[in-house]
Amino acid sequence: MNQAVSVTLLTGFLGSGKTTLLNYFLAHNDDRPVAILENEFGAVNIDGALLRGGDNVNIVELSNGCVCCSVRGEFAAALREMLDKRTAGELHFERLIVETTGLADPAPIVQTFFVDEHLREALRLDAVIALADAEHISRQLDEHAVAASQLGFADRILLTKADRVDEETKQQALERIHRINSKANLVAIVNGECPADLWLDLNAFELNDDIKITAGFSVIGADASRSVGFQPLRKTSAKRSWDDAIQAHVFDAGLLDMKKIGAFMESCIERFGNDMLRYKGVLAIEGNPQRLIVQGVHKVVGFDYGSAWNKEEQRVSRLVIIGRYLPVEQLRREFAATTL
Ligand SMILES: Nc1nc2c(ncn2[C@@H]2O[C@H](COP(=O)(O)OP(=O)(O)OP(=O)(O)O)[C@@H](O)[C@H]2O)c(=O)[nH]1
Repeated sequence: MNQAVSVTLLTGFLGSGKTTLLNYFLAHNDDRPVAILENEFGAVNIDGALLRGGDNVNIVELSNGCVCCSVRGEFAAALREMLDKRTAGELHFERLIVETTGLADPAPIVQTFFVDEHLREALRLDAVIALADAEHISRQLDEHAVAASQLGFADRILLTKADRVDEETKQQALERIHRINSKANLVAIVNGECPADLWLDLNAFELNDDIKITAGFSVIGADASRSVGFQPLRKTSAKRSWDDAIQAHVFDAGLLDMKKIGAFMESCIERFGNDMLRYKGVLAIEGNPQRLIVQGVHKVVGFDYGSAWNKEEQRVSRLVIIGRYLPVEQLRREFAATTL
């Protein structure tokens, strides 16, 4: 007899650290088989490629739109298919983690788990976890209504990248988050290092009368050693904003020249970084056996070497930029010119 599968919904604005948290979890998850449903805004799924696999890990990808709107029907269908495969013994998982796109409004996604009878019986939504990037959350809240929606919907909020900001910025971010959601506990984490019991199996959707609104709030350091508590401000200054200009752009090419792609990325970020909400690339560099991974949020960018290419594999490069008001055709030409 199958028990209902526990589902955790992972939300948080673009680049807030969802994949990083998942990778930390996967690296430390040794026993229970887990399925991860990845939703990507663009037509291609790069997050799936960035996730560590493993014996007990099943990664299912749902691309080309956001589950909260355009592919909501597909989302329910993907869940049903996963459950059917589980029943048939083709897919083994005891827990499901759904990583939504950074632009997803969690509200309609959550509804999916409650309106569909089959899903309601087979799945048990455990909690909505929102990640907030300490460095960028204030600006994201100024500019994107959905960022507030994600925080507002969360049962627990993980404040990420505190290592990138000073104490004052961190406190301001915490105060603002708390104004939006005074119900969720806050956990400060760095590089995804968060014990699983701080964000899994919270039973947040259990029907009970336990609605705690914290008077001030406390931040649990993931290492449990840095607890602070203080009173929040009373007034809110949240601004109205629209996301319509945001779009995902995919740039494809073959082998790239290291110097040329380096110069392209630098100049692209310098000119358009403010409008590049999130960008990720898996690049093939001439003369290098490993993939070059590039990831960025606005003007903060990181490069890293990923796994090696297989001998039989065709080496191709792909860059996805989610941004607004970008001169896409010009960028396409410039990107193409970085090939050999
Ligand atoms: N310095 C620092 N960097 C971090 C931290 N957490 C994540 N990052 C980096 O931030 C970037 C974005 O992190 P991801 O985990 O890809 O974010 P995401 O929420 O999955 O992004 P999307 O899928 O685009 O929404 C990566 O380059 C991470 O290495 C942190 O706590 N500190």
